[in-house]
Amino acid sequence: MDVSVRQLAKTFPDGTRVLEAVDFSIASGEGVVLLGANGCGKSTLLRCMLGLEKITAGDIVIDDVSIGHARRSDLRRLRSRVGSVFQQFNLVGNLSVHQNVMFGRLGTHGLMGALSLTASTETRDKAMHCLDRVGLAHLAKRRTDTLSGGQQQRVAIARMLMQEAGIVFADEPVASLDPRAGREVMDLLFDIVRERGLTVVCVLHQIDLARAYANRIIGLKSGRIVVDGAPNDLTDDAIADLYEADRTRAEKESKEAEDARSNLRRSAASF
Ligand SMILES: Nc1ncnc2c1ncn2[C@@H]1O[C@H](COP(=O)(O)OP(=O)(O)OP(=O)(O)O)[C@@H](O)[C@H]1O
Repeated sequence: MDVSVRQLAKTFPDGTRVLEAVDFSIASGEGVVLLGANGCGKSTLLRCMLGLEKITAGDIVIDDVSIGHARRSDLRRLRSRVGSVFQQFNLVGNLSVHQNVMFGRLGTHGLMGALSLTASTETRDKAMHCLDRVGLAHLAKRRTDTLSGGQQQRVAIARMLMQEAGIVFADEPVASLDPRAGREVMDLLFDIVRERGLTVVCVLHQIDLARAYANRIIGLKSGRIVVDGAPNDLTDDAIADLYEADRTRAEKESKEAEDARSNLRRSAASF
């Protein structure tokens, strides 16, 4: 599945401008890592792609479906093929591992088709195969919240497999894992992505992981793309610059804070 982000802008209702003139295309099967300092807009960009945030201007087109203008039915169909892997796993802790994987069918088979009691034998078997692929078939009956963080992220990957996603959006998938478990999850995720030819957009904070797994790194700074290229073509300085403080923004924030303090002092004095 391919993605085209066209002159995307996002301003929140409180006036916070997060993304401006963001423009790039991702070819089917590409593995893109989004890098950038805290607050630069990575998650907002991902949430716009997932249709979870309203776009202020521009558009995002995934497999010919415009996120900004599509009919609900087209958006629903698209969503059923978009997998997501989040830092906090987004699993139902008090259900079994197998049940959580079955939820990968929600988008295409509805609730009844995704519940263990009503699902077909074929669906139940398929969920077991997905669990086997991530090495967790032996834990199928376990309550999900009794698993380690690394194991829970494997369950989320099995759910994405069950969903037969064509594209995966991953938001800091290894942020809450130790370095070894993080590497194992990244290996598994990218092995699956490559063997199935999936497109992936993954937000990371670890530059070494970005260099190791991405075909392409896109760097955001203050809501704009400032770096875009293959890991080997990007210098360490170019990447380090992503994390340099944005002086214009820092100065603006410091002025806003000073104005707020002055207003507070004036109000206090008038009492
Ligand atoms: N609902 C909202 N309303 C107003 N501002 C928001 C909202 N959600 C996010 N923001 C702001 O948008 C900016 C970008 O946030 P975002 O979460 O996209 O950054 P990020 O690059 O993913 O950061 P991090 O690496 O810390 O996760 C931040 O300044 C944040 O405070």
